[in-house]
Parts: sequence; structure tokens; C-alpha cells
Amino acid sequence: MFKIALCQIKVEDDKYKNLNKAISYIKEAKENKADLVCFGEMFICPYRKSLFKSYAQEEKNSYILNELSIAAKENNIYIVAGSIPEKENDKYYNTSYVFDKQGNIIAKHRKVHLYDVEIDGKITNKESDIFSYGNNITVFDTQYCKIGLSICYDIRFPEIFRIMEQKGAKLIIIPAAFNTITGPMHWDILLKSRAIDNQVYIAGVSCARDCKESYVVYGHSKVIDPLGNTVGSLDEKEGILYSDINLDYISKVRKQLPILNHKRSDLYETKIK
Ligand SMILES: O=C(O)CCC(=O)C(=O)O
Repeated sequence: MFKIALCQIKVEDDKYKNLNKAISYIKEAKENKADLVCFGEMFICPYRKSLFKSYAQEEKNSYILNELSIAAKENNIYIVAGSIPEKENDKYYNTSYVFDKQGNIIAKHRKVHLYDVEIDGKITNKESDIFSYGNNITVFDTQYCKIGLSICYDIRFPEIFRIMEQKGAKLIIIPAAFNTITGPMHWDILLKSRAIDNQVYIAGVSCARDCKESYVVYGHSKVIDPLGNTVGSLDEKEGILYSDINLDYISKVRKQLPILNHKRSDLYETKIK
């Protein structure tokens, strides 16, 4: 059993203010006995295409990543740092970094599926104008269990979740920035579907809603258990959601409803190319 904290922060147009807010949330989560703290997609930078390049961080030389590393160490807590724009050479990525309790980067996930859509004139988005595609399916080890990591639109691609389960993930964290069009339609059902398919805990973490932005994020961070029940959920405002992850419960569900053992691997398989 361990405790996670989903921090749904309202992002402002100032990376240092956002960083300081994130650090105060990390301290609060620690005071409330969380073992791992996570943030939403673009928690340091408003989800605005015009800002992604100027907010981008280079891993070797990043004040933001360095401060998050210090916060992980000082608070003795795992941090899943939502996502930030990352710059490497001439390319930009939408990247989530993970720090262990000593402040080491133990994983990074570059968003694999970029959100290029045109929905009824309501949402027009083309992340691939700025970002390059990540090419890895990410699972990392912690002292509690293996944890999978993907970003927002990645949730619509069930194969990568099956692969994370096959790699041993018991909890999958999804920093996200769903919007007020697709959020009400699909957010809850996608989180539940991925949890039920793979009999894992799913933690979907958003930033808080800001109606003044042109891209309005949905909020509603939530944790789903391996049977598809909602363990806890926030509304659209700022806040922290705490949830216990009970690994024995996963074993119990998998024993009673052994779908993962009933796969017809002689007939089909899901694998990395
Ligand atoms: O899949 C969706 O509808 C939302 C995805 C999204 O907002 C994103 O990937 O940033």
C-alpha cells in the first residue's frame, strides 16, 4: 500500500511562479504522508502553442528540473513532473520527467501520440507543428511497484497500455490536458477503460481550469481502481487528490477475474516493434 497525491494546479503565465506553486504542493503532499506526487500536462507552461518553445527546458541545463530534483530529495518523495516542453538539439518534445526520493531522474516519457485534431471548429490543435514524437513506452521501477507513464492523447491508444501492463506496471500515471469539448465526452470513460482492460490503477492528472485561456483544460483529475471504480476525483478547480494504491487489491481482482491469464496468446499478441 502506498499513497499518491495528484496536484491539480492553476497554471500562470510565469514559469517561476508555477514552479514555486508546484514546490509548495509537494511540501503539502509530503506533510499529508504522500509517497509520490504528480502533476498535469504542461504544469509549468500554459497550454499555449505560442509559449512552448520559449518555456522549453534543456535537460542538462534546466533550472526547473534542478529545483524539482532538490524538492524530491528534501521531501524524500517521488515526483512525476507532469509534462514540460523539452528542447534537445533543434527538436522539442512534450516530456514527463520522474524523480526518485534522492532527486535522481529515473525515467522520462516523451509524448508518443501528438494531439493533431480539428473538431467541429471547436478545437483545432496541431502539436506536431512544435513537438517531435517520442518513441518509447515508459515503465519505471519504484520501491513500491512498477509504474507506467503516458501523456494525455496517448490514453486513446490501448496497445501501449497493454504493453505497460505486460512490462509489469501496476499503476499508470497520465499527466493530461483534456479540454472542455472532449473532456466531458471521453475523459472518465477512457480512464476507466484502461483500468479495466489491464486491471491496474490509473491516475489521470490535469491542471486546473482557466476559462481565460483559448485552450480551456477540463480538470477532473481522478484515480480509478483495477475494477473501474473511481477511488477519488476533483472538480475543475485547484486542489490535491490523495489516493491509496493497494497492490493486494490488484492481486485479488486478477485472481477473481483472471482476464490477463485468459488472453489467447496463441491467436494474437501486443508487442513493441
Ligand atoms: O484526446 C483528447 O481529446 C485530448 C488530448 C489532449 O488534450 C492532449 O493530448 O493534449
